Amino acid sequence: MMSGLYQKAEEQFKNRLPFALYSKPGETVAVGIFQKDASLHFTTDFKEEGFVLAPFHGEQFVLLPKEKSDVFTEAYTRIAIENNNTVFGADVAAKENFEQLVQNGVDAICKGNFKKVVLSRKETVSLENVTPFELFKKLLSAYPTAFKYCFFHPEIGMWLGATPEQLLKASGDRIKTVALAGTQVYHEGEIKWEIKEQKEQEFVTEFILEGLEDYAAEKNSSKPYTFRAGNIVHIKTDIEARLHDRQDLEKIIKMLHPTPAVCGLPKEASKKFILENEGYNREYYSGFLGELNRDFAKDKPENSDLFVNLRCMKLQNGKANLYIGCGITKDSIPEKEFIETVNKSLTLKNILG
Ligand SMILES: C=C(O[C@H]1C=CC=C(C(=O)O)[C@@H]1O)C(=O)O
Repeated sequence: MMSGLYQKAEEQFKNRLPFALYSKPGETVAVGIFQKDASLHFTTDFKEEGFVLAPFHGEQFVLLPKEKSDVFTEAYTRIAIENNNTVFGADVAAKENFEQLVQNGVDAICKGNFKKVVLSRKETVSLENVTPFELFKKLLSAYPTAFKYCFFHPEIGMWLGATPEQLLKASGDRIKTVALAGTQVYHEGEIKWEIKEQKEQEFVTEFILEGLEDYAAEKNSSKPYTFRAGNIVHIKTDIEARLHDRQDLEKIIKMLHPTPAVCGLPKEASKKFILENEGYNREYYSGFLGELNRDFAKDKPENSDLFVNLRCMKLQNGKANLYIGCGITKDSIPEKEFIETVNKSLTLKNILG
């Protein structure tokens, strides 16, 4: 049986009209935003209400505007998801290329060009007869603490993901964000972090707190803690503040994006390195997405809930392009970093097949 939400999404897709399906961390409600025309809209001043999808690089932030869309919500029940045990072969050329890229990043850090850079790669996996909606439903059950989504626009393509990183949550003049860094494969028992990883994560927290200095008062941050995202864990600090002026939302988003978890420190130098060296276009991977100025499930204005587009893929011609990256510092070992991208890719590979 197909529910109302998915029936609407199937029709919308058949008619090549834009839509976003999503569900927020910890919730069991899926929201669908169905744009009534096929035009490509962009944010202009961040005062619009709608669903936004921003690329890693560039200022063209795609918007599904509320006033041009129908909104549906639907509760769902999580079901047990079996891990797909397909073994994905290692691609020797991809491994060599990525390790060379990481080595170039380490060399640039040792020259003093920047302190940290997040380098990524794209991996293509064949899709067995599966619809984006079936994949989205699997994401809903597999990743309760992530932001799960399926986004389609005829001029952008079909993107899906389950991201653990909040970019910004804003409710009136209250904002929340996170500092995320460090990666390990999840295991039972105590998870220990090396001093090096703890320090790296502290830099990210400092970057955010400093960036908020001009815009916010009453800044509070939690102690760093271990946060699980599927088969892996990260170090995370929750940060909260009150804005002097709610109108500064755009400035804050642009200060945070792209975050040190997807770009590096300092931001401009690491971004330049990525654009000049990665050798492919990230498009919307490591951009951000989510609700702009409206909580659609609760139908409330002045609420934004934005996430960094991580652990995501673009579906194209029966294939899934997976995007995966990792933070590089002066001590990074290229082969270990490649293995880390393989581990992160399992978030999505586990639901493919
Ligand atoms: C860039 C990614 O992850 C980031 C988020 C958390 C931890 C990361 C790390 O340890 O490298 C990355 O910065 C990705 O999944 O593509």
